[in-house]
Amino acid sequence: MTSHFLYSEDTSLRNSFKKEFYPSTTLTSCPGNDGVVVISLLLLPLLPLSLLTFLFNLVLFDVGVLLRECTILTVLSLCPPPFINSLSLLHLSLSSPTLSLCLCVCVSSPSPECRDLIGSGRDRTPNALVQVAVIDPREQYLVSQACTEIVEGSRDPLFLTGVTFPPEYPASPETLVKLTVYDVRDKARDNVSKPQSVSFLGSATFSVSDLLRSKDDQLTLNLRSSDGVLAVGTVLVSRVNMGEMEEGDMDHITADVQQAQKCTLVCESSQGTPIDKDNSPLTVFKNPVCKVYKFQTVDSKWMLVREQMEECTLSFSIPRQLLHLYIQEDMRRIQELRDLGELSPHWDNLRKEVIGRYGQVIAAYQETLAELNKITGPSFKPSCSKAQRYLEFIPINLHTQRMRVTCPRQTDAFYDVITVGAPAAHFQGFKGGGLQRLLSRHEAEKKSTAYQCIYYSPEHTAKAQEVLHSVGHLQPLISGLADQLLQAAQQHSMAGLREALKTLAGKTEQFVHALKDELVKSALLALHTAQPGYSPPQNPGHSPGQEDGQAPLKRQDSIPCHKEYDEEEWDRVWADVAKSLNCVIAMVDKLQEQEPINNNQEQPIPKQVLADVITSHNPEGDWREQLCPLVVRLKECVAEVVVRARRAMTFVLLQEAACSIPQGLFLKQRRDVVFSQALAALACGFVMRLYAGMEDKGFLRQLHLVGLVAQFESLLSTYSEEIGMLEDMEVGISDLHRVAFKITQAKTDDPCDLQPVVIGRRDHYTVEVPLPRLAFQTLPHEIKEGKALQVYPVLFNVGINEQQTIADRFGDISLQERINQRNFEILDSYYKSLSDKVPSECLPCFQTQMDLKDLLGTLGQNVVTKKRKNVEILWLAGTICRRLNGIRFTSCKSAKDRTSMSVTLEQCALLRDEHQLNKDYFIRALDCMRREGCRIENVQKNIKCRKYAFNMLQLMAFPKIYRPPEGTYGKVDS
Ligand SMILES: O=P(O)(O)O[C@H]1[C@H](O)[C@@H](O)[C@H](O)[C@H](O)[C@@H]1OP(=O)(O)O
Repeated sequence: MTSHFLYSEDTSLRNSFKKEFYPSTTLTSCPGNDGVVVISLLLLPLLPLSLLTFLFNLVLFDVGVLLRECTILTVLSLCPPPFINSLSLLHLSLSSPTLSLCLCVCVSSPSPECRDLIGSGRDRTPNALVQVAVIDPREQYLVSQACTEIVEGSRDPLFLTGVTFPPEYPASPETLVKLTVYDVRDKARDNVSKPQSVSFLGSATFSVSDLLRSKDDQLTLNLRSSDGVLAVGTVLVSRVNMGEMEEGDMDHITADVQQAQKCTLVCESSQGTPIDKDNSPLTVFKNPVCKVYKFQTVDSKWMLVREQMEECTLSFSIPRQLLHLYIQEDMRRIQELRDLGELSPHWDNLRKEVIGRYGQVIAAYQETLAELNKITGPSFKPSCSKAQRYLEFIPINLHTQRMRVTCPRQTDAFYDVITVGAPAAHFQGFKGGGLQRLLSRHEAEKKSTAYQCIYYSPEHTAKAQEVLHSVGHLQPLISGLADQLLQAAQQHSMAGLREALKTLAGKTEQFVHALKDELVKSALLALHTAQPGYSPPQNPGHSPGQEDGQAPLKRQDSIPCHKEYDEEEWDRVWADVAKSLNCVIAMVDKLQEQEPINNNQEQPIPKQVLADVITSHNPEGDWREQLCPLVVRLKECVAEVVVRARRAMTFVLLQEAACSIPQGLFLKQRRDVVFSQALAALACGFVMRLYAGMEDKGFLRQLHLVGLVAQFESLLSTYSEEIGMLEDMEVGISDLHRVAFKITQAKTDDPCDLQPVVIGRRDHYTVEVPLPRLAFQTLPHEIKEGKALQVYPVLFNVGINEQQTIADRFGDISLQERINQRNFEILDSYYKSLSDKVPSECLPCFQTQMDLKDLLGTLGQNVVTKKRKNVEILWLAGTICRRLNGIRFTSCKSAKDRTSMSVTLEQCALLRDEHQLNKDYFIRALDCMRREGCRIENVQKNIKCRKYAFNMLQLMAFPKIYRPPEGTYGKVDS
């Protein structure tokens, strides 16, 4: 088949169009139907008999559709070339760093001569489409910007789809805009490019400056025939500001032919500030794609709708930071293992092996990081790179999408969603399933195998890490506070002493509390037995002459009790910390008593009498001198405890790692990969949500009092490989509960200083989000003081494709059921704590009246109801999330096809439920968005082809409302 682009009678134009419009589109076949038949038939012999009938029916149906389409194609191609007629309408948006414009252009009713043409006996009405191109004044060539949807079979076509220019497009007053109107006989995108499928109807050109200078912000242009002589209509252009539409502003844009003589220019200016007018963090979001539509409301008014899709630099920056942190953490672990000191040969060998494995992981992560650092260009990972090794930490196809709605006399509304491929380890594959299955299998194996070590549950290892972290964090704090105390003593400041003592006592108490765990005691015993020269007590189970002179530790179901071990030693060391603190407290009390009364205004700390210590001091002496030995003693006791606790906990981790090698480390790596993708998406969503809510006091209050729900919608099927993806995703999303956010004040407003920063370690990360000084100042003081802001991740999954049909009928859907039920409980309990802590006025107002409690009740029923492809679960969860001020995510394997169907459906449902979209426009709006909107651009960005990768077989299995319009899907040319 030929691969022309849109046919034009003007050869030079045609050539430029060929080069510039959809340069990578190859047009080889009609969309996918032949592919469906072949694939389906090839599959037949491979499938179990039980599936044959099912597939056979679908294939037969497919063939039927295919035949019908072929017939239609033939009929259409016999039609005579059409002509321009009464009305076409399109929107166009222009923007540049200095100028941001959005145009709605009406291609008006034709001149009387054209009307004569229309009435000249042609029996076929055209399928009109308008292409918009820009002529660069310097380069003198045409660059395509976009085209409208095709309006079929109408002499008065009304276009709903807009066209846009990216902000970085160098639009200037000299920029020329060319509008070309075509009649299309076959609406499949491929066929639009075939000369025999389209006819040129007319064109008009204007410059941006003409429009800006025009009287009453209006411009009238003639639409000319191909020879440039015959005027076949007029074009009128006018301006309105998006976001400031008054009653009547859009009245002229109606379906009424006689009135539809104007077009609209929507101006928006970007000031170049870090937060733009849409509250979009310009530093993090990149490469916007904008689309504009106008849709009719139930009361025959018009609303302007703008979609904006952007990449997010966090796609790469969060994984890079995480990789650094993973490497640092593992290096620290190696150091701690070395610090264990001398071990028996058995344990020493195991330690060497574990260190070696850690070293391999570190080397692999360093290599990945080095590769990632070389990457420049787009800020997203396309779907086709999902299994690339060096990109495995990067989320797939992460984009933000914002729908902005302007209705007369209403404040603009914004609806945000983040779209991302399911966080999953594609490079490692899904042969054994995903994380959720692999982890539980691994735990079960660990428990049941007779390892030569104690079984430590994940909770134990988490506890060990926590203790390690606490001591590492608290020791320097205690030491610093002790120094502060001495300084206050030196300055003879009782208030300073009291203040420093209060904090010191608090931190020391925390320190002691962190170590008050059986695990530490038992680990000390285990470590004791692993030291060279340890001679085990003789017991009946012991056989002499063991290897290395060591008795192998028998696997035990629980932590051993420490019979032979001198546990009092640990208790003494531990208790010494408390004792020495008491001495310090008692001394400060004593010093206070010696002070004149007016110096003693604060409430004294309850007395802890340790007379022997106190009496040994000279009450008349220097404060610092008296306190110093006690403070030094406290520091020494703390240091002693730290050394022991650190070694004990490191030994727990060594045993755990030694038991798990190599599978445990593979799983750790897999979890790192999946978590990295999930965190990048979450951080992107959080930043977007924060910027959107900066002026919403209720939202900010909710943010610091309770935190935000982050709701992930997933459309994966519970069949074949996608089960593994969902199992990865479940763990990845759930791991996000270990993340908190903090808002900080940026050092400067420089974009580099506004990048979110990740700190922490695997069991807890904090993402710091810097804000420009002025924005930061407006925040509630709790947030400014650095309160940790929590997120509550929830995941709901409903498979919708043909694989889910198989799973529903013949497979197992328990994974999906379990996920939905469990996450419903999380969402429900979030709602409960929100209702307890935050007044309902803090939540946003929506037109849809249904009470949140009722919505949750309905969702609760749906997750336990056995119903196939129950997409209501997704709609309810999405609605609840928006009502809860939450962060919305939509996901499938690559966030390209199914996600696009879902996001566009959600947008149109919002227009219907919240903005009174006329019901006659619902499907048209949906089709427009799917055909010409941001999502088809997303497909183009990913696979360089403007087709959703669905075949008829798949679509037949989709719930109807998730099917894209004809001509937008099919076999994807590779
Ligand atoms: O964006 P997705 O829906 O995950 O894309 C799927 C598509 O649904 C399916 O029909 C097609 O066969 C491919 O598997 C797509 O996944 P890719 O990850 O290959 O884009």
